[in-house]
Amino acid sequence: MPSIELDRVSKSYLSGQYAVRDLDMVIPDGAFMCLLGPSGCGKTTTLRMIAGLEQPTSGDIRVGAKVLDSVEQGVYVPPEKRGMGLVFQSYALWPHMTVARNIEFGLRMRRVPGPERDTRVRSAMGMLRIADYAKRYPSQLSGGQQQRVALARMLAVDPEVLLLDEPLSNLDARLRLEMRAELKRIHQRSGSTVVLVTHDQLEAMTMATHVAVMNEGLVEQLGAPMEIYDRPASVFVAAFVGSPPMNLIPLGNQNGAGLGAHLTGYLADLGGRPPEDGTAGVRPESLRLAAEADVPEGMWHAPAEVETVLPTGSSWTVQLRCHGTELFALTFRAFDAVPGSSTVVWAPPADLHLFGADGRRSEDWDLINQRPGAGDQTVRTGGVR
Ligand SMILES: Nc1ncnc2c1ncn2[C@@H]1O[C@H](COP(=O)(O)OP(=O)(O)OP(=O)(O)O)[C@@H](O)[C@H]1O
Repeated sequence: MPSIELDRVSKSYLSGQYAVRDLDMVIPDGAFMCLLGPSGCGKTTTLRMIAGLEQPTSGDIRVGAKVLDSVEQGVYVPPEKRGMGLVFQSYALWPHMTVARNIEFGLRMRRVPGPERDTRVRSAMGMLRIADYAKRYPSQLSGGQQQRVALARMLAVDPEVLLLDEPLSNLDARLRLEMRAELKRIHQRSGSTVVLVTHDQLEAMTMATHVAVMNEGLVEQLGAPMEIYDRPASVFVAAFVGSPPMNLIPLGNQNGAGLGAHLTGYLADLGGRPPEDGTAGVRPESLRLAAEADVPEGMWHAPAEVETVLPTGSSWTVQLRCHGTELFALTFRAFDAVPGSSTVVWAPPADLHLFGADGRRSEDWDLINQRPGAGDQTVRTGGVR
């Protein structure tokens, strides 16, 4: 199937409220696109418009040259003629049909012959690990099991485009992890296009080939997961993607002569013009802790006090106070400093992100960071330091 294109798509309601505003998006054939964002940002509305369950109030939706929706041209193709499979949070299984019959239903509707139906139902149940429940009715299943039946029902039909709205939300942590891997495998094997709605950034980072981060009906950034992680386009994206979240520090004198002023001085020494009323960001895993004498030359560094250490078994999150500001550092080596002890926190300049007063990423600072020499200072150690 050619790529799905959304061209200045908006959806507003009578109240005047916009669920989605001027959305431009290309979902290439075979992509795994995650629509990621907080509750109410317009993800589900976008998915429902692609499915044909909602009509845009302006803009066009196309698949290649074929127009699915166009307010101007008066075109609207109904959901059943779009060749897309849908799974929503509310799975809408037929209550009077067994699991196997529910999965088979779509195949019957498409007049798939009996023997092939059986093979496809068995294969889908195997993939989603629900073969043991084949003869049960939906009311005899847990929410997570019902969710897997809904996924199996859709996969059995083998649509060219899968539209998934929080399809893993009812699963426990282990099953969710397994299903993420399974969905990723299914996508890689089938080559179909997947559009998945989630508010879980880990879900987006682990499965997607493309992520669209949405905020209040607008797309803040669209890119590959690592691009979004490494170069967040705005303070919103920086704060939303990553766990623990990026440390964000108001620059200049916004907080008196605190950490912001300290960072501004350092950036100015490097030849950067820190954006006025801007924000600096540094990921917890980019913050290193050391004795002052051990900090390599040229690094940003400042004295800090350890407040709390939160070990998880494989990593240590360290809460620090630095020039009056709270920072979080993440380390993968045992860290057992006692609360109240002094340390020095440091980071290579290439690991600092700068955003202007408008919240957008500062391209000027990125250019300075890309100058020969600036990048050499980065010591990327895969998280271990
Ligand atoms: N029928 C409607 N009438 C008025 N406003 C609506 C309607 N449907 C959705 N909205 C509003 O549009 C905005 C976007 O809703 P949408 O369901 O797309 O968000 P979402 O990002 O999917 O949220 P969630 O993750 O909570 O499902 C919300 O502010 C919502 O209140």
